[in-house]
Amino acid sequence: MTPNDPSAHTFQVDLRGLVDLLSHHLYSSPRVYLRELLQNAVDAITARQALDPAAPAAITVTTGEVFSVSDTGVGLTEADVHTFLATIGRSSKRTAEGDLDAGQLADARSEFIGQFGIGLLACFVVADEITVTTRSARTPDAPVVEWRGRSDGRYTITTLPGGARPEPGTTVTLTPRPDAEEWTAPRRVLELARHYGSLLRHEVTVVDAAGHPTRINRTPAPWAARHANPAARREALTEHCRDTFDFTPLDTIDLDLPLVGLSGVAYVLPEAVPPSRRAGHRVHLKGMLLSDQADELLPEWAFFVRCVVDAERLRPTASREALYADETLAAVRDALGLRIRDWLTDLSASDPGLLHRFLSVHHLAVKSLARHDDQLLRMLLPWLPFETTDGNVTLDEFARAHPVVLVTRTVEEFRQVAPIAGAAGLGVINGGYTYDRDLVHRLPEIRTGTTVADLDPATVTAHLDNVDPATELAAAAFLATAREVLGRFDCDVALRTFHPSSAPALLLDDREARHERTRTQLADQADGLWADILGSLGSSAPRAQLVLNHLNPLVRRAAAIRHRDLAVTTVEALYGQALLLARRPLKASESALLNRSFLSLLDHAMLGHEPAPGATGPAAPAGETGPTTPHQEP
Ligand SMILES: Nc1ncnc2c1ncn2[C@@H]1O[C@H](COP(=O)(O)OP(=O)(O)OP(=O)(O)O)[C@@H](O)[C@H]1O
Repeated sequence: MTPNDPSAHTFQVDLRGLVDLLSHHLYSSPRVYLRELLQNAVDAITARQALDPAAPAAITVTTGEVFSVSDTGVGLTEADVHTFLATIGRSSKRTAEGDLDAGQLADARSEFIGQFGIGLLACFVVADEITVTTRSARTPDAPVVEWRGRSDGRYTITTLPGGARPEPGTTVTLTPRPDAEEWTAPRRVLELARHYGSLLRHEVTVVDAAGHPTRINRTPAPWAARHANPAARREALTEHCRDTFDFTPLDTIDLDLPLVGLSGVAYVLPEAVPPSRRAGHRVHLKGMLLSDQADELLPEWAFFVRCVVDAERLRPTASREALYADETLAAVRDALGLRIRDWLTDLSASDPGLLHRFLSVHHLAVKSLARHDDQLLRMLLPWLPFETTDGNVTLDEFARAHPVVLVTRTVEEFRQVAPIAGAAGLGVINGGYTYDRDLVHRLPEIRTGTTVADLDPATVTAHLDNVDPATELAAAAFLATAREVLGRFDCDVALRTFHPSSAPALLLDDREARHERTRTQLADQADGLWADILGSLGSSAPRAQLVLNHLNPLVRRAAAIRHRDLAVTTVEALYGQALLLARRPLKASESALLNRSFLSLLDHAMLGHEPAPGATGPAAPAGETGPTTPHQEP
């Protein structure tokens, strides 16, 4: 196609359609109009300062009767207005325009925030008419130009006498549509200006309807400001975190990536948060807020910090509400992750007290990270808290007391055997929580001389001593009743001695065995296809075992019971208590058993305390009525 080709035509753009597209599909809210205006003002000042570093740099947002944004920036000539304001998609920030030499231009361009040439259209989301009054700093005697653009695509240009605007710069005035007035209301404007512009490097002032000015930004950024001493800096950043995120940080991590001109801080959350919670980092580009929900800035594992960063060279998406997911962003994410990880590893040497506090809140995040990071594992594993037979202690403390570290596979296993293992002097760690067993098994890598083994039933049963034949014989009747009662629950009964003597019984049972029994029961009840499928899944159903402790005084007395009802109740109560200690979910039949045994025990306890016929007062004290357990053999 040649320029003279008679069939050549130029695209026509329906501006209303385009604005509709922006407001409904590109921008999340009409509020972005203010961001675009502030951004243009900042860029204009940047361009002017590239010409004259001493040029004034102020942005004033006026609210009330008239809404306008004024800057002391580079301004536009009439030709610029035609080229840049009236041509959608054209931007002075991408093309080599103006009086700057190549070097200056390159410097200035990398400084600009805008690049797409569509930002001004955001104003049409709230207003039908935009007026731009501008005077160029490049051509000192250039006339003042007034451009009026309408959302239907028409515009006019008028030149005004120099007195209409004595100094270079630009003022953009909007008349909001009645349905969009809320967006230019003074309070809303102040709030939005603070939201977007708190880190802008040039002075931004919002003037209210009464003419009262409010400065909305502070320079330099809080993390770059000078302070009398480190404590004063810490206090100022704590205040910044409270203002920004509404929490008092455990600590502050400085972030600095000169390659992309990024600086900022990561504030460590004082409370645990679920890893799934969106991080909500605040990312500024050249001072302008891009997003306060940028969770892609840090690796997922770093969910225990909230960041505020300002970057020079990260790419925004066209909506300017998110970061463009490119290789630079991936590299930035890795580098920031590394920085946070270094903070963690340094902490063990620089501030163990803080590390302790941090780990007591965020150990889950660190455990998840340490599994894939050998160096971190090495540094932090000894510090991580675990549930053990010595209480909640760090692995290092625990391994010092127990050269052989035993670890359970489930929480339930731990609950069942911990008291017995503890009394026998064995060191057991609860490996049932997420990541714990994996991590404990890696302890020998960093602590030579420590052995880690899974706790197997044989280790526990080795500490359960047989009773002598005479004791076994004397208890035979009671044991027979117990086996009969608990057989219904697929549970065997054994009499042994073990420590602590305060524990009457131990229930040896594991989850897999229980599932296997449930499966067998279902297979028994099912017929046809289900019976075959369930039958083919397993072999025999392993039984649980209630081990009664003959060192326990209560069990000794129970073994001598002859009265059948009381023996049944006692067995049910001992089994019920062992079940509760195991803290596993109860089946309906087990809850019924607990209920039954409790009521029967009450009943037995009250026997002999019945009020005399006709008496209304409380039963007489036990001492006055003789023995309280009439069914028990002497
Ligand atoms: N306050 C201003 N002072 C001087 N020039 C301005 C001002 N506002 C807009 N312009 C000119 O108008 C052009 C178009 O502005 P617009 O906001 O539409 O796009 P942009 O800022 O270049 O890019 P983006 O779409 O990324 O914001 C700018 O490139 C600039 O040349």
